[in-house]
Amino acid sequence: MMLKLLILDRDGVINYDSDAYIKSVQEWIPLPGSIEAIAQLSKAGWTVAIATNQSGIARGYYDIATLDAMHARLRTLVAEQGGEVGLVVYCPHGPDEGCDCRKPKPGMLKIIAEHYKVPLAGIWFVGDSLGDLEAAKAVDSQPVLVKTGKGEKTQAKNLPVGTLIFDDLAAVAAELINN
Ligand SMILES: O=P(O)(O)OC[C@@H](O)[C@H]1O[C@@H](OP(=O)(O)O)[C@@H](O)[C@@H](O)[C@@H]1O
Ligand SMILES: [Mg+2]
Ligand SMILES: [Zn+2]
Repeated sequence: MMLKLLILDRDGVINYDSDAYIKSVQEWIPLPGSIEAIAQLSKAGWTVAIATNQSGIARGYYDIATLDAMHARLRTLVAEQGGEVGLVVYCPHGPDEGCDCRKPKPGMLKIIAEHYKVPLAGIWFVGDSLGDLEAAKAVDSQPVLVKTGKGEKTQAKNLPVGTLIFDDLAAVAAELINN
């Protein structure tokens, strides 16, 4: 049976985002219902992975240890709800470094798919930025926009054909769990 894999963007989907970047564990604050949504998905048999741009590393706003501490916090909160978080992949590079992993490039999605040995076609990738949706489209995954974070602003842009739109991660989880 094929693995039920869901890939999430982080800032603006799982936690509040900020134009000043999320620079510390203290600034990393889950959006309402997001931890519960991940836990419910996990308990329903979904593997929840994360693909996140973290140019704040290249910009010197925070270091890898701080980023890891944010993700440890996420894992602890989800575990407290009986769920677990799968592979977390981040792009630490700046926009001008020409890496293969920074969204809208699909490099992080490919890393996740390779890790779990599943094809990316049709896999839902949930994001709040146009780059998230374009990364999904580039590898024939399903672009899913949530209206949290930068999502409402993104919704006004020219979205990839077939983009699904939900209010928030809780609504995405309800759709996947109940259908
Ligand atoms: O949404 P994900 O991919 O999880 O993370 C986004 C963050 O890395 C930051 O990405 C930055 O974009 P630039 O990297 O400066 O273009 C800005 O949009 C920040 O507001 C945002 O916090
Ligand atoms: Mg985001
Ligand atoms: Zn990168």
